[in-house]
Amino acid sequence: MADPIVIWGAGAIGGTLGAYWARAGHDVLLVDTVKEHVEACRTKGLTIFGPIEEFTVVIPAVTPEELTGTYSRIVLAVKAQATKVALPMLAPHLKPDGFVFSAQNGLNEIEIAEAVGAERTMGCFVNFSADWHEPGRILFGGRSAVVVGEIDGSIRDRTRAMHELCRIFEPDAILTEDIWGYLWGKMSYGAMLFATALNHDSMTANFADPARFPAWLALGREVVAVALARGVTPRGFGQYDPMAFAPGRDVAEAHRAVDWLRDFNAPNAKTHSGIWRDLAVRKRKTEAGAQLNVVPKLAAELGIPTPALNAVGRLIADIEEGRREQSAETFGELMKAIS
Ligand SMILES: NC(=O)C1=CN([C@@H]2O[C@H](COP(=O)(O)OP(=O)(O)OC[C@H]3O[C@@H](n4cnc5c(N)ncnc54)[C@H](OP(=O)(O)O)[C@@H]3O)[C@@H](O)[C@H]2O)C=CC1
Ligand SMILES: CC(C)(CO)C(=O)C(=O)O
Repeated sequence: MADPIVIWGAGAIGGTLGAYWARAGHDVLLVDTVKEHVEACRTKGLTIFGPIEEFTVVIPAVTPEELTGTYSRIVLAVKAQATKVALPMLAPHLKPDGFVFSAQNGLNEIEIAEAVGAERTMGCFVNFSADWHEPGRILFGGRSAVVVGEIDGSIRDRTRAMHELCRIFEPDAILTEDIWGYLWGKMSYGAMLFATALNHDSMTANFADPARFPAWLALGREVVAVALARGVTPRGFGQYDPMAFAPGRDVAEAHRAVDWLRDFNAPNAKTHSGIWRDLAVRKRKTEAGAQLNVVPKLAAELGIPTPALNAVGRLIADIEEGRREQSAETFGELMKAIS
C-alpha cells in the first residue's frame, strides 16, 4: 500500500501511534481539528515524552478542511463522542477498498461499520496510556496491550499488515479472531475507570481501597453479564481476566483482578484515566454518553439490570453539567446506589 497511513484524531493515542510509525519510516498523515497541534506537528515536530522514551518527529499534518485525496488506511483515534462527527468527514477520503481502523475505547466499530460498511471496518483494542499535553507534546505514560482484529473474525492480509504496524509500536501486539471479546473486556475495565473519575484519587488509589471493592465488583459483573448475554466472552490483558466477574465465579477471583489493576497502574506516569482528565483538566464532556451508556441500553434490551452502570453514568453527567464535583462524596453516591 503506497498511500500514507492517515491518523484521524492525532491526540494521545493517534499521535503516539503516528509518531512511532513516522519514526520507523512509514508515510503518515495526521488529521486533527486542533489547528495549533497540526501546525506544531508539521513544523517543529511531535514530541513523545515520558518514562518509556523521548523523541521528536516532524509529521505531515492537516486539518480536516485541508485534506485532499483518498486513502487506504484511516486510523480513527478521536474520542467516542466525536466518532459520529468524524465519520462523515473522513468517508469521502476513504478509498472504496480501504478501511477505517478504530484505535478507540468502546464499541465504535458498530457505528463505523454502519457509516462506511462492515467490510471497510477493522477493530483494535488499545490499552496503552497517553495524554495530550499541549500542541506537539504527548505523554506516553505506560505500555499495555494492543490487539488487532477484523470485526467478522477473519484474518486477512490487511489484518496481518496492521498487526505488523502495531508491533512497531508495541512488540507484544496481538492478532486476534475475537476482537469483540477484547473490546468487551476493555469495557468492563473502562466502566471501572469511569467510576475512578468520580473522585480525584489516582486509578491505583481507587483500586487499592478495600471499601470501594463493591463498586468494581458490581460494574465488572454488570458489563460481563451483558457481554455474555450477547454471546461474547470478554477477554482481558495482562493478568486482568474479566471472566472473574462472570456469574458463579468466586469473589476471590474478582479481588485478584482488581488487585492486579491496582498494581498494573501503580508505575504508570498517567496516574488518572482519560475520563478524569477530560473532567478535571480539559474541563469537557467525557465519552460516557457514547461509550459507557451504550451498555445499559443493550442490557435493557436483554432484561439485565445495571444499577451500578446507571449510577456511574448519572454521576458523570452530574459532574459534566456542574451539578456535582469530583469528590469522595460523589463516589459515595455510587456506593449508596449499589448498596
Ligand atoms: N489516552 C489514553 O491513554 C487512552 C485512550 N483510549 C481511547 O482512545 C480514543 C482516543 O482518545 P485520546 O487519544 O485520549 O483522545 P485525545 O482527545 O487526546 O485525541 C483526539 C484528538 O482528535 C481531535 N478531534 C476531535 N474531533 C475530531 C474530528 N472530527 N476530526 C479530527 N480530529 C478530531 C481532538 O481534538 P479536541 O481535543 O479539540 O476534541 C484531539 O486532538 C478514545 O476512545 C479513548 O478512550 C484508549 C486507551 C488509552
Ligand atoms: C487508563 C487507560 C489508559 C487504560 O489503561 C485508559 O483507557 C483511559 O485513560 O481511558
